[in-house]
Amino acid sequence: MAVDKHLFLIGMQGCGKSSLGKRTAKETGVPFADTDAMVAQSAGGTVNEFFEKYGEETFRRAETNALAALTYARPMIISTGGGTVLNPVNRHIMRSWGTIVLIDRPLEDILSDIKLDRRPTLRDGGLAEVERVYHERLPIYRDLADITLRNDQGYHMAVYILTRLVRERL
Ligand SMILES: Nc1ncnc2c1ncn2[C@@H]1O[C@H](COP(=O)(O)OP(=O)(O)O)[C@@H](O)[C@H]1O
Ligand SMILES: O=C(O)C1=C[C@@H](OP(=O)(O)O)[C@@H](O)[C@H](O)C1
Ligand SMILES: [Mg+2]
Repeated sequence: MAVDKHLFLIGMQGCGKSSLGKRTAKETGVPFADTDAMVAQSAGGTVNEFFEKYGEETFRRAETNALAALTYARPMIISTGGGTVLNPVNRHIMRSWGTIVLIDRPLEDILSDIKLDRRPTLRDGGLAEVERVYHERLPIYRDLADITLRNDQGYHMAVYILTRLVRERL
């Protein structure tokens, strides 16, 4: 089925949106964008540096701008940030412009390998904060998703499932 829309990857930090999206794009030849990378590049640094320099409010505005800019692009795989779903404008953009895929990775798996130093919103609270945010956001992710990809059988299986999905949808 050819659908002239994007595939948006949503889910908790560390669930694999960026790594799975990028790898699947390579496998399928479908273009790829990561809203975090777009925001970071716009300021010539990393997401961490962006937070330190401009703060979360500015980051959230830039995140929405990045998402809005992508509505003009040809169909692609778009990895969002874990907090993108919190803004109703972002939810509206994603609903209007594509299929929303929740990367549903078990909390224990996320806790086992998440790199907190690269995640400014979680760094100070440690793994307890990861757990709190996970439970707070899971209902939002579930409610928004058109499709859920259960990511509990390893990285390569998740790439395989996502690759199939992309070939069906884009
Ligand atoms: N099954 C898996 N799915 C996705 N990522 C995995 C998996 N197992 C281990 N990882 C690792 O976990 C990290 C996920 O981080 P990332 O892709 O940046 O997630 P997100 O963009 O959702 O925050 C990567 O370093 C990846 O190599
Ligand atoms: O969940 C969040 O609030 C955030 C998630 C991050 O993206 P990842 O989910 O790709 O780590 C990034 O957008 C920023 O650090 C804030
Ligand atoms: Mg990411």
